[in-house]
Amino acid sequence: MLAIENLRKRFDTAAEHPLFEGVSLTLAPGQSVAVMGESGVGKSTLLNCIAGLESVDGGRIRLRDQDLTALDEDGFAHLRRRDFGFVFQAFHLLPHLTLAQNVALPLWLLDQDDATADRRARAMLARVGLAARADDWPRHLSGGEMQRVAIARALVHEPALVLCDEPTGNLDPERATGVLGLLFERIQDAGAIAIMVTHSLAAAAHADRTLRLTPTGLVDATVAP
Ligand SMILES: Nc1ncnc2c1ncn2[C@@H]1O[C@H](COP(=O)(O)OP(=O)(O)OP(=O)(O)O)[C@@H](O)[C@H]1O
Repeated sequence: MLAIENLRKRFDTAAEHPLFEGVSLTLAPGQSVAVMGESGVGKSTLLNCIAGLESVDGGRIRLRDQDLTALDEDGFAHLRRRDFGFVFQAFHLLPHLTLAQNVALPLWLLDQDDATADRRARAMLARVGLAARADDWPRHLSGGEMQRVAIARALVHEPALVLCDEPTGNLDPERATGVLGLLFERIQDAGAIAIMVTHSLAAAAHADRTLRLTPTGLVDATVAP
């Protein structure tokens, strides 16, 4: 369970208003939400706050009954490696590593032995339809294929929470639909919680619910199918 209660973020302490406040959200394993909202309202910042990459100025975030807002930097770094998966607009594959090595990265960071990490990475690549390309290099892939590798890397360590920031922002609509379908299928198989920030109504429709971030909190904005 992820429980966000009354989260508040202010960048400039001299600013009259915080960027956002009153942000609350509860998600059970297997549930997903899309977060939409005006440009600059703080959607990416909210993801960064949940991931412990930005400090918060009030409120609480609990994941599996652990209070994330009480963790120190090292504690959060460890938890992030173990329990979080990230999918960004830019795929962030490492060019000097093969696809299997890119996907194995989170497992290496969790000190899994090389043979196990390689086996799990290849199995995950198979689940995104890229088994035959495991020893290929990122530069040989299309954008859609790169994002499928990034999805495999985000999920290979079976994270409890997957945070996605405009995951198909760099893809054409047809590729985006395929990649999002795959992303949400794999998230569902894993029983993970997913939060996806997007400007795209078509992308948002893949999540269970759509919420809109406003300066005073998240409001329901569910898109009709
Ligand atoms: N480190 C920072 N220091 C100060 N201000 C920041 C910082 N990071 C972001 N901001 C400001 O906070 C606001 C929210 O930024 P954020 O990127 O979270 O918005 P967003 O809703 O994701 O926007 P978009 O939809 O355009 O990507 C912006 O005005 C931005 O300039």
